[in-house]
Amino acid sequence: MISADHLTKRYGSTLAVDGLSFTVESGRVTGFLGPNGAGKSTTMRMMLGLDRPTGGTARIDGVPYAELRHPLRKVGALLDAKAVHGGRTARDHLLQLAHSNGLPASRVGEVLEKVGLTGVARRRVGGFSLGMAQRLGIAGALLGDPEILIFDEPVNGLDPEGILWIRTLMRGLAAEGRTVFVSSHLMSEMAQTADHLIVIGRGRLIADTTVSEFISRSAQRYVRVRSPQLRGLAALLNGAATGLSGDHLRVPGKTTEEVGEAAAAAGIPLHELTMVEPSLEAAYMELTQDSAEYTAVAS
Ligand SMILES: Nc1ncnc2c1ncn2[C@@H]1O[C@H](COP(=O)(O)OP(=O)(O)OP(=O)(O)O)[C@@H](O)[C@H]1O
Repeated sequence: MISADHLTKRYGSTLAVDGLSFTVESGRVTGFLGPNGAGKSTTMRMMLGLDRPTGGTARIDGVPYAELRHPLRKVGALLDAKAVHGGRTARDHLLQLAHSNGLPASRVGEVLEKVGLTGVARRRVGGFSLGMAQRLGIAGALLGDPEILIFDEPVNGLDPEGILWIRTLMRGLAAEGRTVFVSSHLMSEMAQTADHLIVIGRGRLIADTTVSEFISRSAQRYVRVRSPQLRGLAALLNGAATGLSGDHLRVPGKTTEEVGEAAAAAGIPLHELTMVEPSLEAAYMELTQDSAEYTAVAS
C-alpha cells in the first residue's frame, strides 16, 4: 500500500502538490490523473524519496521510501524511460542494476523475457526506440519482483500495440495482488486500464473514486426519453428542468426509474427511456477545467 498524508511540495512560489491525502491499495490498478502540471510526477518522486516533501508524508507500507531495507524488492518504478546510459546494452544495464541492489543476476534474463526484449538484450540502449526504452524501464522496475509498482506516464508516445501491451501487463500485475499506481493525463486510456482513480488538479485532490462513480458524478448525465405525448411528459416533469430537444426530452438529475414511474402514474406511454452518460473525457474536462495549469482562454 502507498499512502500520502497531507503531502505538500512547494517550488519557490509554485505550490506543486498541495496537501494531498490518499491511499493506493493492492490488487488493483489505480490511475493517477490530472492535466499537465497538476503535480503527478512531483507526487510520485516524493513517494520514491527522490524529492523531499515541504510538508506531510508519503509512505510505502507505512514507512518512508528512504527507510526501506530493500527498496527494489518492495517498489519498482518507471519514471523517465530515456534516462538510461545509452552506451550500455540492455542486459548490462539490468545486470548493473541487479548487482547494485543485491539482486540475483538470474532475474535479468527473466525480466527481459517478460518484457519481450530477449532478442535485443545485447544491443546498445542508445539505439532503442521509445517503445523499447519503455519496456527496458519496466524490466528494471520488475527486477526485484516488487509488490508495488509506480509508473509515470508509461504509455506516452507509444503506438497502439505498445499501449495494449503495457495495459495488459499492468492488469496482470494487479491480478497477482500487487499495488499498481500509474499516472496519465489521458482519461480514455485510464478508463480502460484502471479500477480506481485518483484525480488531481493544481496539486489538490479532485476525486478518489472508481471509474463508473467518477462518470456518474458528472452534471452532464441525463435521462433521454421519447413519447408520443412529449409535451404532456414535459409538463409532468417540469420540476426536473427538462429540455425538449427534437423528438425527445432530456431530463437531468433524475434516474430512469423516476422518469419511468412518473410517466406510468400519469398513463403516458414511453418509446424510449435511456440514461445518457457523458464520455469519460467530458466528465474529466468538467472536473479539471478550473485546475489546469494553462487553460485556453476563449477569445
Ligand atoms: N524541479 C522543479 N522546480 C520548479 N518547479 C517545478 C519542478 N518540478 C515541477 N515543478 C512545477 O510543479 C508543478 C507540477 O509539476 P509536475 O511535473 O509534478 O506535474 P505533472 O502533473 O506531472 O505534469 P505533466 O503531466 O506535465 O508531467 C508544475 O507547475 C511544474 O512547473
